[in-house]
Amino acid sequence: AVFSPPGNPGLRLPHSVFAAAMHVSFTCVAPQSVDSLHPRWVERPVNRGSCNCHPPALLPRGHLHSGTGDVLCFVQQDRGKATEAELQKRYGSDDVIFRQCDVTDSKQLEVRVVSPQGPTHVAVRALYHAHPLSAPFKYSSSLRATNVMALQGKGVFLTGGARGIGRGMTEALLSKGCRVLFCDVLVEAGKATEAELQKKYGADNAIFRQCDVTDAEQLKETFQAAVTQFGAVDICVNNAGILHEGMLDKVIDVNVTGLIRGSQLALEHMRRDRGGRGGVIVNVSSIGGLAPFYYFPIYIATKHAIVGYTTSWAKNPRNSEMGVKWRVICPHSVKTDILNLTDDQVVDLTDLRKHIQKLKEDKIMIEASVFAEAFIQMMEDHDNDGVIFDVKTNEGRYRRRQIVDADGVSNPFMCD
Ligand SMILES: NC(=O)C1=CN([C@@H]2O[C@H](COP(=O)(O)OP(=O)(O)OC[C@H]3O[C@@H](n4cnc5c(N)ncnc54)[C@H](O)[C@@H]3O)[C@@H](O)[C@H]2O)C=CC1
Ligand SMILES: CCCCC/C=C\C=C\C(=O)C/C=C\C/C=C\CCCC(=O)O
Repeated sequence: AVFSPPGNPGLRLPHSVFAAAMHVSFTCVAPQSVDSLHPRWVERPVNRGSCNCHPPALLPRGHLHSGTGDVLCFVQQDRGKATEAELQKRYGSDDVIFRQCDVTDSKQLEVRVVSPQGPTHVAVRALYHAHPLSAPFKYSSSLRATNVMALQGKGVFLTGGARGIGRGMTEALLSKGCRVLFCDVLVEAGKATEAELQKKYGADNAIFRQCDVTDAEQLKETFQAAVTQFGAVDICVNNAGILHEGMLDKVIDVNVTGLIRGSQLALEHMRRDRGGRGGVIVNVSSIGGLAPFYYFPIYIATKHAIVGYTTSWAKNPRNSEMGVKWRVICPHSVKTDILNLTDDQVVDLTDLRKHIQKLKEDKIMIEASVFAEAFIQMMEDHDNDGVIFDVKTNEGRYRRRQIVDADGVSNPFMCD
């Protein structure tokens, strides 16, 4: 069965209740005027053989997955080839393929837009008109059964979002259509971030609240503010963290107690068996939650605690009944203000500075925005229980590495 959207009689979209049973997903997207006028979208129209057909040029780089067999088609040979070369460098030559093809010619479309793996791998029916404004609907479908979490419209509560990794994740979530309430102790930075993000994503979607995660009452009120604002919190990101070896209690209060309280609030709110609508709880640990580093033992202890706490919840056999997924993220080194360390904050600052310098020179240290791309990939891929995400940023490539635990641990680690 097909239907044509109003105002676009030439476009025939599938309209079938059997789509899910056939493992076929259909998407129709109506880009907003600002997005569709984006110069890069005009330059690089790409129809993909996956279920997501947002303008890819507007998506974070990490959005295109490796191994998903995307076929791009475009009428202009030179542009298509350039795009293919760029994407193949990033995702591998088997994963992204360009074919010159005029989508107004149905024969060309059938024959050319088929990957070397055959039509069971990729099937594309794509519509593209030369000017984006003349094509308010774009549509593609895929035979691949994927389990993608749609982030559009999700309500998010995130701590420590005024700057750094938290800000990066906030912006990435907003760019996917989430509505985010982020909190922080830094009021000026929080307000400045809020103003910038509201301009881009709308005043109702990016909201800052001053909140110290070590204050249980404040945290509860702020979480509740997100529930009130968005109707529900679907994603809770406990990201706030500090590194200071001279402040034992504070580091534990922020990194462990604050994070656990945030997780508890989210779990109680999300649990389907108690009237909630489910969700995902993401806790930010560190590579220092998986291995020892002598520069900051207290900090490392707190990050191990986060991994222990989150993976223990992830083991709960009742998670599916509760409808709650648990994720723990373990970044390696990301360029943020946490690096601005003083002598009393670490065990051996001189040595650590050399180490940081080396990580920068070797390009192992990554930007928060790059980290956020991998985070989005993890959030969208709902099939990743028990998977380690290996973020090879030097190659600009994100890939699944190995199954952590055969009995279904729900904790992909994201490591650089
Ligand atoms: N940058 C890196 O290389 C790595 C960072 N991490 C973790 O990532 C998370 C984010 O850190 P970055 O963005 O790098 O540092 P950052 O210092 O730029 O950001 C941390 C944010 O948390 C906020 N915060 C601190 N205490 C708070 C409290 N009591 N209540 C509310 N907000 C509070 C800070 O004001 C700041 O905005 C932290 O948990 C950190 O441990 C983990 C591994 C590596
Ligand atoms: C060298 C460390 C750079 C970053 C220091 C500041 C904050 C780090 C916060 C983290 O959570 C990271 C924790 C541990 C990583 C420490 C060292 C990594 C070096 C590993 C290596 O080079 O093999």
